[in-house]
Amino acid sequence: MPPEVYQFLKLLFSKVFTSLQPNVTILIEEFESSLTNELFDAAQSYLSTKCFSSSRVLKLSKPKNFKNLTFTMSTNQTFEEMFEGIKVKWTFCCVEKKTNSNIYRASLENRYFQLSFHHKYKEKVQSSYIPYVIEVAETIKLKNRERKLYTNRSFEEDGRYWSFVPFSHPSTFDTLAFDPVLKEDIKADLTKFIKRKEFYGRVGRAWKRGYLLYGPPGTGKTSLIAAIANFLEFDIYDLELTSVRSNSQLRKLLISISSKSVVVVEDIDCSLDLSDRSKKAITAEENGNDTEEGKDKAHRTGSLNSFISLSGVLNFVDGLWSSCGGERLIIFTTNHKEKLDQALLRPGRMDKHINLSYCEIDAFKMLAKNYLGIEKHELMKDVEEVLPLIKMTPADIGEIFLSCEEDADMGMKRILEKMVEEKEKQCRLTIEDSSINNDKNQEQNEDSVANEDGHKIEERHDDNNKEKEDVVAEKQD
Ligand SMILES: Nc1ncnc2c1ncn2[C@@H]1O[C@H](COP(=O)(O)OP(=O)(O)OP(=O)(O)O)[C@@H](O)[C@H]1O
Repeated sequence: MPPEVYQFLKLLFSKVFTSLQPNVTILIEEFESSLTNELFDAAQSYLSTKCFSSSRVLKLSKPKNFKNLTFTMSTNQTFEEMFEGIKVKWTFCCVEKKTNSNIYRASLENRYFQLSFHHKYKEKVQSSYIPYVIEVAETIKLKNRERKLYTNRSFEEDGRYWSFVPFSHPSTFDTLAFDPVLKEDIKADLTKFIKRKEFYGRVGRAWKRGYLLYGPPGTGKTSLIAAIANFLEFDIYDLELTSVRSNSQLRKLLISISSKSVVVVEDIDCSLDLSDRSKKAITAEENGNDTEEGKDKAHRTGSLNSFISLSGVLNFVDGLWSSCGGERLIIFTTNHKEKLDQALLRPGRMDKHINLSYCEIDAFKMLAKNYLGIEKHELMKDVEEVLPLIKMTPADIGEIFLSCEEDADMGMKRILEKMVEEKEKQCRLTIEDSSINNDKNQEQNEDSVANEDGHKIEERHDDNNKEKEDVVAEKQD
């Protein structure tokens, strides 16, 4: 056949063939060069929810450490749906590998998805549908709270910086006992924050908000964080700042976190010696620790605890994440607000400062209701009188109530006894303090009288010397 005719016929056949087979198929395999294919995982999560509502045959499993049951498609099962006018068809395939080995049974299957659609939608599927599948899968994973924390392996090898809390903390705003007005204020602030995506975009700010929780130990800072995360349905990332070796590493870590998350740095005053930062920087420079190599070495040998500078932390709270999108809440906690650098506390970085202090009567009543199931009690009046005179944290009160196993009378009796005891202890301490102060004042007075006498003697001594010098000078003249 002449080559021209051959080419012509080839083209013709191919056109006819394509018009008869209008679909293209994408294969999404479980493993890609022996690494897990994230797209396969995403497709699996996505289809598991879709199939649950539409299929009659489902594979049901509960992977280890997963909270929820997982539905998967069975082999050769198909699922069809419409996406923005495109008809797509998924097929789950499983092919046995031929091998003589009996050892690697787990790898004896090739699992993959086939995604078929009309070839003219190739671009749209790639640019819209697949990202949509990934997004839905991410949301499902977040809901299951079983997402893998580390996206970048090197972080894992270097040590643990995040502790990701697989979230099931029971603390909510209802169980928390503190000023009800403050509680409503926080809830309103959070609600406003999550609704204002457009606003943050319009004014060119990163969609984040910073809270500083401060107050004595046991006043509910950690519990409030848990309540906030439950309220917003966000994940919690607890950042151990002292383990992070450099500002750049901090930046990488932050980029790796997902949106809809609460990033927590507890006891910021202990994590970071902010007050001493300039001195630290100089010492690091002197020791050659300011280079990456030096930092690594110093970290290994434990000669420098943290390389995070104030500016690193400030960058972290400022709009560093703006490029990442998604809403995030940053919460710092401290028992000593006064120790923190003003630069860290200014609005825009820490937008809301929340003081959690010793228990007051409203909070006490909430604790009594939650722990003992009572709203009124004959001893409540006595509690009202004593409580303002003492310093008891909700944690202290909660512990006592807990030990009474919901026996309201016993709980109220024990707490009142403890309060009276506390009041007497505090009175004793005040008396001791004031007598120590009196003694000190008296000593100081005596010292100052003695000093004054001393000064007078010295002054007289100086005067005598001066007179003598004058006489000598006159004689010399
Ligand atoms: N305001 C509160 N309402 C209800 N329970 C509270 C409150 N504050 C503390 N508790 C109880 O006391 C325990 C300790 O509280 P939490 O760890 O939240 O205090 P904290 O202020 O974070 O303490 P620290 O500063 O030592 O970390 C919690 O288990 C919680 O049950």
